[in-house]
Amino acid sequence: MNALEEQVILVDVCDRKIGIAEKLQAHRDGLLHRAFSIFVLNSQGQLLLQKRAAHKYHSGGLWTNTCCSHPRPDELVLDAAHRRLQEEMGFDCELQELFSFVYQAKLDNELTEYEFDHVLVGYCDRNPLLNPEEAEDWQWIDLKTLQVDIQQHPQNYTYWLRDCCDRFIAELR
Ligand SMILES: C=C(C)CCOP(=O)(O)OP(=O)(O)O
Ligand SMILES: [Mg+2]
Ligand SMILES: [Mn+2]
Repeated sequence: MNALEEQVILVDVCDRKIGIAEKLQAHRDGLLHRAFSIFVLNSQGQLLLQKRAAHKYHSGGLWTNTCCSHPRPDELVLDAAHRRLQEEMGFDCELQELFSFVYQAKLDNELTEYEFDHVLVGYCDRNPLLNPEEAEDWQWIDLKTLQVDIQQHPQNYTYWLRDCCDRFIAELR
């Protein structure tokens, strides 16, 4: 299925389901919906970053965490996360939820992200096999190096990674 033809789960600020919407409509109208952000670390503690494909509906060409997407109606967050990690990055690994947060941001292409975002962590030493529809580059990066680079070059990173990176690192400990 074309990723833009998907539907997303509309929620309230407590993540209770209140409906469904077309993915593009939810992002045009800035409707709060359920999402997840996966952070995969290797055994050296480095984070796998994904560079979003230039043609993504928003935030194209920006560096971000390993994988992000939205559960489909009637799909559990964890099931969607395993599905999407395989689709975007060509591998899967054990995942567990670390925390969640709500954020709202006006992005490019007149789109708004307003998400209840579940942050999941996984551990894997394999390099990804990118799906070119989704990602155009990847790298393993030390967490300290990432924090410094986000401060120095925020324009290279997605809004949501900038928003939750420090908390992700704090919650790991
Ligand atoms: C979940 C977050 C933080 C943003 C949405 O991810 P994507 O924009 O990559 O969603 P898909 O196109 O992969 O569904
Ligand atoms: Mg994605
Ligand atoms: Mn979204």
